[in-house]
Amino acid sequence: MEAAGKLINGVAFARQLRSEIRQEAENLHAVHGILPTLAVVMVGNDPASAVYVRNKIRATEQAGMRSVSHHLPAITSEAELLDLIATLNADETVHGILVQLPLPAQIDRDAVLDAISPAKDVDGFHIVNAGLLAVGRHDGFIPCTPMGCMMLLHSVLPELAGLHAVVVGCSNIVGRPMARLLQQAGCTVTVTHLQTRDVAAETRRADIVVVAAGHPGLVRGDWIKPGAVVIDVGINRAETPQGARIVGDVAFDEVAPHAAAITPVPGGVGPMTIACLLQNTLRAAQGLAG
Ligand SMILES: Nc1nc(=O)c2c([nH]1)NC[C@@H]1CN(c3ccc(C(=O)N[C@@H](CCC(=O)O)C(=O)O)cc3)C=[N+]21
Repeated sequence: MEAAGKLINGVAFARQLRSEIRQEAENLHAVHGILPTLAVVMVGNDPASAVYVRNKIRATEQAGMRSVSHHLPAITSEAELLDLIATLNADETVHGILVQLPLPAQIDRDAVLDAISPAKDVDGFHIVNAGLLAVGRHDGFIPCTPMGCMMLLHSVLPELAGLHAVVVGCSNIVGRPMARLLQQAGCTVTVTHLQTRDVAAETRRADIVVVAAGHPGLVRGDWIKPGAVVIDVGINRAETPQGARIVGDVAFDEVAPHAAAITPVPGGVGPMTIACLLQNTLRAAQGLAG
């Protein structure tokens, strides 16, 4: 079956969004003298994190914004990291702060995320921003990956109200905020998790399936109702005879023939995550512009 027409092109969508953000960023700089600035903090030497951090810094600069990066050694204590965050919170030239996850074991992730000023929390992970989203308020920061998924969904389904959405995975970073956004768009939402008895029975009923489980190839062809829209958030490294590749949580070749539309990995949700980070950084800087 022809897959090209149903492929949701996250690269093209993100490119367009980034060019709009760049115009707004340049305008903010020209009119208000504010150069939107993102501080990226990385602790330790996880090679995958290093690649993501480099990509975020490059995207920030391409969008006409400034980035400052802080790379701390793997042995950094929680107190030292909290000190850096306090400095960045107080720095008026810094509008957004991102602490790359995962953090080393000696550091309590939630303590660090909750130390970031909510007004600079461009990841949307602070408990205040999570709470604002949970109660349906629109004045907080929304996590970048779920925000990007919603944009891709709207591009193929202009009206989401009344549809049944199933979110596979309930992390604080993707699954939970994704479910809130879908519900607020009028979907009836089911969230599956490790204790769900029959995940496939849930996804088979769905008009929209969003998969953020961190399990390569989890979703098979017979898990999907014909005509459903499938969003694959998974980013997994797989060793193949051709070398290392990035694969999603969806068995793409099996699922694509049934789906009305589907995101590829790579080239789907990932590029949107970065574009939405830039959007949140711009918003943080605009907040200061009054
Ligand atoms: N505080 C924090 N915020 C994050 O947003 C965050 C984080 N920590 N830790 C790690 C994850 C991972 N993440 C990705 C973003 C973009 C791509 C991306 O653009 N992927 C491309 C290329 C993938 C490749 O080829 O390497 C794609 O899917 O097409 C992937 C992964 C953000 N994360």
